Amino acid sequence: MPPYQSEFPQGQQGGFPPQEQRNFANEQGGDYRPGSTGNYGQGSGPGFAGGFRQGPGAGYNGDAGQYRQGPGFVQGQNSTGPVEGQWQGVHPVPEEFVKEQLRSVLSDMNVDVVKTGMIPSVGIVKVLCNSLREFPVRALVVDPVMVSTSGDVLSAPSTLAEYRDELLPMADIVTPNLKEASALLGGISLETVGDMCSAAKAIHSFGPRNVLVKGGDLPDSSDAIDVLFDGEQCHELRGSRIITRNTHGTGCTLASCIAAELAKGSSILQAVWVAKMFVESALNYSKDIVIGNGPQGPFDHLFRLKSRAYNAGQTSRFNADDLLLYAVTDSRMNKKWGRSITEAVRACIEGGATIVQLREKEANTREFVESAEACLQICRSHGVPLLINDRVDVALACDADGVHVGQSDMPASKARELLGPRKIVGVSCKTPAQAEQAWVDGADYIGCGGVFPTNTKENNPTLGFDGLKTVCLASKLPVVAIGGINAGNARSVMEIGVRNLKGVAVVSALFDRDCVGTETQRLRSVLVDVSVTRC
Ligand SMILES: Cc1ncc(COP(=O)(O)OP(=O)(O)O)c(N)n1
Ligand SMILES: Cc1nc(C(=O)O)sc1CCOP(=O)(O)O
Ligand SMILES: [Mg+2]
Repeated sequence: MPPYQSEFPQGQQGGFPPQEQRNFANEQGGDYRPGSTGNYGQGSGPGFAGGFRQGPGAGYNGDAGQYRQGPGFVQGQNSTGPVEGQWQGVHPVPEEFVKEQLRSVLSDMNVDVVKTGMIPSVGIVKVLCNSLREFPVRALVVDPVMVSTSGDVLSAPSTLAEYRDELLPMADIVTPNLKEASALLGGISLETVGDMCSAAKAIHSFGPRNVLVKGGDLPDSSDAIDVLFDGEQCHELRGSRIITRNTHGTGCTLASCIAAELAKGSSILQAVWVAKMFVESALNYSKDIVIGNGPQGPFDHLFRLKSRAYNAGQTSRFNADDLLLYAVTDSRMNKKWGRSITEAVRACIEGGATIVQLREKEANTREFVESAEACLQICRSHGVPLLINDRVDVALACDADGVHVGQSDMPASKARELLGPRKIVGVSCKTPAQAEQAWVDGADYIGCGGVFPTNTKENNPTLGFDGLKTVCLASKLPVVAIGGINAGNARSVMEIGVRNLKGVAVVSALFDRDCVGTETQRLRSVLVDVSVTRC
């Protein structure tokens, strides 16, 4: 028998603590509707159907018209509803026990990220906050499960106040849906993206670092629009609206996925994008399945294991090792040597370039799109990513693999917003602060230079090895060095001794030469040699 089991009075094993045996209908004013659907699932994990599970969350007993709350619980649930309610029973866990559970986990190993689901009692909010003060984590994701998709208010006002005053100030991100955002703000109506933005800002004033207002229920919207406010900027995140009844657990899944991405080291914006796309893909994959008899069906989280199409999509995402030999084209140089852009791209790929950027400063938009499309075919046939310099519109038009933007180009956060999480975004950075911002903005890598003086880019400051190293050490993202690099000095660059320096980006040493293929091969053999010695 676990040591803490014996600490609780008999009456509390399997029952509700006395203060929680009240009917919340009174406390919740007209919001709580006894006997109504109660068909919304919350918990620490994504979708589920049937069976019993244990975890932080809550249950609603539709038959009794009572809302049961407890710190963690075991709940009985199946797919039926709305008449029966999706929970058939709830077995709450006492506060002391939750405290012990938290201590058990948090004191054992360094937990990076905690995500909360429904926490329906004031006592448990307090227990959680105290535990997180005692054992701080890197990020706290708060999914403020308090209003079901059917509109049922699942939390008492006192819990709501505790949430707002105690838990939200500790959160790195809070993820309310429209109804939860409204409840947190005293019941205001939210009907437009502008309203969502205002709500995100108002909730931000309670103390969380980031607020994601989910617009799944936004009326008259053909897109699935969420709004992320990071304290400075409101990001509008648009995805496709998937028409399906299988939406049970989408909110929990989204928050859990954000938590997982943060634990992997992603920035908030990047984590939210990846989570949003994950949920969209899962909904799309399982939109037609029919499971259970309830008004909402479960959706399938395992689509990536099951579907070749989704697997293929995933492998085309960014791989930092692709930065090893980064070829950046230059139209003037190609013109000088009498070659087309497609010939230049083919030659550098055949010589061993691992990623290509089209840096076409002179082409008009139509020429740029057409040549990008032609180059993309070559790159795709060799499995080499193709990025577009400066022009997010061109990248979108030709479905390139991503963009590279500088400090005076479109902000990386905007580029990410427009391109979505599956595309690559690179940012030029010359300072640690710029590197930090690139990470916050959801970039995949940074380009840092000029390492050496260069004639290719006018008025480009030279950072030298020290400047490069300083930026690399400050960067949470992988780095590619640029500026005056060639086969003769690439080894010295790669050997500055920082792990996240992944390669070199080169223009003139490849393209201001007679034979692009030969020059690329020469550089490649140096880089491969350095990589072997670095291992
Ligand atoms: C890999 C890589 N790093 C840096 C740059 C420079 O970008 P930017 O500062 O925007 O200057 P332009 O290239 O647009 O002149 C780059 N292109 N690639
Ligand atoms: C495009 C560019 N960006 C730089 C930066 O420092 O951000 S240096 C540069 C030009 C690099 O060309 P080359 O390899 O011919 O020196
Ligand atoms: Mg630029």
